[in-house]
Amino acid sequence: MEALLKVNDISMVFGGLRAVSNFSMEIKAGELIGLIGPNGAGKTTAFNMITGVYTPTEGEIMFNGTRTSGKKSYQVTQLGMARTFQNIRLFSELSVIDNVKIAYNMHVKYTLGEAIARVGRYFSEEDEITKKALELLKIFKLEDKAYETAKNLPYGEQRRLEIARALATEPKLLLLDEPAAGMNPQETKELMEMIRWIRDKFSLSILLIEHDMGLVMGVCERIYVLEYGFCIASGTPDEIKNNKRVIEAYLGEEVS
Ligand SMILES: Nc1ncnc2c1ncn2[C@@H]1O[C@H](COP(=O)(O)OP(=O)(O)OP(=O)(O)O)[C@@H](O)[C@H]1O
Repeated sequence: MEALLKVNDISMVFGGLRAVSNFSMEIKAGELIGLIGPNGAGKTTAFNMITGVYTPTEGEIMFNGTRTSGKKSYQVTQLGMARTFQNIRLFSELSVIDNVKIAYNMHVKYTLGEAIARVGRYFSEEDEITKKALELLKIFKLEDKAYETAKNLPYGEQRRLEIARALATEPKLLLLDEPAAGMNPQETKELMEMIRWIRDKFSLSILLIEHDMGLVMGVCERIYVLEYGFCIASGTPDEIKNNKRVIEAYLGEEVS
């Protein structure tokens, strides 16, 4: 099967610093993949290249048969990629449901004229979007908070809302940057189950950066390991857990 995402030998140089060096990866449809490594290893920079925030200094990225390196992030989103951020980026002054509806609006078919006149199709599209947004919020156990202001949600719920919003763009590939950061063990456990479930329910591929090794080893089918911008290993969780270089560079005694 042709890979959904093909990252070919990408590098990112900031001034004199090579944040990522000759990184390659492949993600097939439906795969759940992890990207791990010590702080500053280049994981977020790799995400930023894949999602069009940065154009790689070298190399090429193919997504669903289209070359995406060089495209802007909104164009990459339109092609079916969505992400969350290490530092949550919600529209904090808007309601929970409006955060999700904004993402659905990318697909709306009414014209500006109709929207201004507030007639016919505009209303039916609005009803449909509200219904879909509430369904999504229900999955993330946020339906009771739909009309609260996003910034007033507890941290773990804001993280879940960010994932819900990303899903509203109807992506084929979802990238999660440290989704469990700041969550307690119970929230992390629930998140793990949710990640698996949404992959199956929405027929997605998922790439996640995470420092919580229990989560990474528990949900990912394959894992790539970065150190100082270089990919030092890739393989199944068992292969990664037992890889000497990875243990020395990152895992220590934690999972060995
Ligand atoms: N825009 C930038 N300009 C200059 N240097 C940058 C920029 N973004 C990242 N870097 C540097 O690139 C290197 C890789 O950073 P990156 O944030 O990708 O690492 P990371 O693996 O995501 O780390 P963490 O786990 O701490 O989030 C670091 O040395 C960082 O300081």
